[in-house]
Amino acid sequence: MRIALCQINPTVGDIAGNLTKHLEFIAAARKAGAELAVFPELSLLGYPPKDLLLKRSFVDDSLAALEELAGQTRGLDVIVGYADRNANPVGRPLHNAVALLRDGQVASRHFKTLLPTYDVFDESRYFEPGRRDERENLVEVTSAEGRHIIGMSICEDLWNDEQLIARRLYHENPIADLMSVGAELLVNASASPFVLGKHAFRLELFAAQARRFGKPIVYVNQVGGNDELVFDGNSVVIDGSGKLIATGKAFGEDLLIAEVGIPKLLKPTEPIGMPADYPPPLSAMPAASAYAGERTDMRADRMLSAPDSYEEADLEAVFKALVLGLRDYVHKTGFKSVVLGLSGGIDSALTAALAAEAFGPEKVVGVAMPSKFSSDHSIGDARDLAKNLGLNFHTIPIKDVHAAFESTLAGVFKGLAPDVTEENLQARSRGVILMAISNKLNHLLLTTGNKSELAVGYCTLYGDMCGGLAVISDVPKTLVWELSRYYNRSKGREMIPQSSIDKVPSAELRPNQTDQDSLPPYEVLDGILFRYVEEEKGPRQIIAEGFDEATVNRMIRLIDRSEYKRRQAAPGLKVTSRAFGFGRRMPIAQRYSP
Ligand SMILES: Nc1ncnc2c1ncn2[C@@H]1O[C@H](COP(=O)(O)OP(=O)(O)OC[C@H]2O[C@@H]([n+]3cccc(C(=O)O)c3)[C@H](O)[C@@H]2O)[C@@H](O)[C@H]1O
Ligand SMILES: Nc1ncnc2c1ncn2[C@@H]1O[C@H](COP(=O)(O)OP(=O)(O)OP(=O)(O)O)[C@@H](O)[C@H]1O
Ligand SMILES: NC(=O)CC[C@H](N)C(=O)O
Repeated sequence: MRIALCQINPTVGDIAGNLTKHLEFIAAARKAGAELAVFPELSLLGYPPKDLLLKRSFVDDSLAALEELAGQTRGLDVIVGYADRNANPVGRPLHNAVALLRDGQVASRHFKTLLPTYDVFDESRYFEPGRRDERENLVEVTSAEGRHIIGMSICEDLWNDEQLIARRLYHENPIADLMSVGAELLVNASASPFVLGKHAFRLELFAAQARRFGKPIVYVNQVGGNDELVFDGNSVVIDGSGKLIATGKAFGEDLLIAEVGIPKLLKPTEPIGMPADYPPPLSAMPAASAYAGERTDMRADRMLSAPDSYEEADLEAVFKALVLGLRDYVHKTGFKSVVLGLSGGIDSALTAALAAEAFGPEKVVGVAMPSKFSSDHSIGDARDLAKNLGLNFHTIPIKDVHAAFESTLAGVFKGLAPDVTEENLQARSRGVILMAISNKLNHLLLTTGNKSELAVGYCTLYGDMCGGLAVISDVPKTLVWELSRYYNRSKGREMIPQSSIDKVPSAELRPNQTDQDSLPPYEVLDGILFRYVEEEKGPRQIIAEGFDEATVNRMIRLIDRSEYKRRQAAPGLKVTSRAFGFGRRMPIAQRYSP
């Protein structure tokens, strides 16, 4: 059967634009001779639509778009994602749905069973799980080879394999159920966001599911950035032996046409059945203490490298994810260009490189703002970076502004020794200048803070935290260095000055200051951060792994105490299994000490 996997980049809420995109892909699928076209999860709305789903008109508009699309799809079966109303007055008001469009009609509607409500997912807030009779999620389609029974599933429905996702399983298994009533092919419409190492895990998971039931899987993922999430595409077709037979583009829209061999069931009515021990008895489930970090995006230990070792392919994937997330955030919010402060350090250098790749260097404005503490090499490195990347570059000294602040405050501060207040005034002077440039010239201001410093609060509110998007706020410092080296390697020359990579990290807020005056080496900080935030380990476990006790306790205190800063930070692009932000909701005024 010839299937078109329509890997689109929808914009959340742009129902008209998304409808047009569907029509374009359907036209191309027809031209390629497809017999079935499949779109991602909630494809007419864009994923995740969040509280737009609470607006009656939004759901009405999406249902009208579904009817309109159906009217234009004669001659090709199309599976499309949308939000449907729950006809039952009990439960949440909506279903996360896919529809089969056939002969100008909505031929059938199918609802998601497993609703992810962990990490960045919050589907139980809106949706009622669908389907009690698994036959409702079977559809018959006809290809040149005959008639086939397709099982319809939506993203999380497929993420329930007891061998691979051992921490917390759902009690229901919609895939096993579909197979037990005769599905010959599984279609999975997805919106599965990028996380470092996740695609390898997906391939393992999908292959295991395909092998278990001996049936092919067609997985169609959304692509593109929507706020903090970056969807990587990477749609795939897996045959019934678990072999990968077709794969879509990573980080770009794609129309993947695949010939899928659909093995006929010899005895279509014979149930495949569940394993005897499924679902596992509650006593066999992990103890309550294992709740921490469960199903963040999946088991962190299976998908992540230790923070000190990254494969070249992983670096390439993270780099591309950041470029796509940055480009889509800026364009989908209506900006055309960006501005950022260039300190000569590695964080602003990497952010500038990502921006140059996302928009072209002519759309990027870099501003060096030396203070009385800035070293010559910092200004030189900032200038070299701008030259290598081809950015627009300005130098705006902050000496006078900073001095004006100090003299303005001299009366109130009389008799008090200079401290971090004066240091922060430098960062804030830069923030004011950069926001003025953003206001006047309509460039979106990018913040440059990395995950390590955001974790411990090593950043100034309304200073270097000023900006609309925190591009690398989910990238630990050790990975910032790795990505910078990777970028230079990929370009075959020194784009980011080597001295920015090699220099000792410093905020240059006072003479001879270095980050390590206040923090442990970043390798140590990132090791603790990974275990505490991504793996949800407590201090005792982390210390038992060989980290210094006092350092662990101090870093954990700093991480917890800095929640107030992160709550005010710009949204950042998620690339690890646990980013600060939407997927990690911690109280601010709290006193729990782990
Ligand atoms: N719980 C809470 N809820 C809400 N607000 C709270 C708060 N606790 C403090 N605050 C407020 O926050 C203020 C403290 O925060 P803030 O003004 O940011 O200042 P603060 O965190 O004291 O200082 C900034 C730190 O970041 C370092 N830094 C700055 C700039 C760049 C870099 C770098 O290398 O990238 C590092 C700098 O060396 C210093 O250690 C308090 O004065 C108070 O107004
Ligand atoms: N002299 C400067 N000129 C322009 N921007 C600056 C300057 N100093 C700091 N900034 C801005 O503030 C951000 C925080 O910089 P800072 O040097 O304090 O810490 P950092 O986290 O080590 O960052 P970087 O590695 O980019 O230096 C920088 O990334 C940059 O955007
Ligand atoms: N949209 C979804 O159901 C996403 C959940 C799924 N486990 C994923 O990332 O990929």
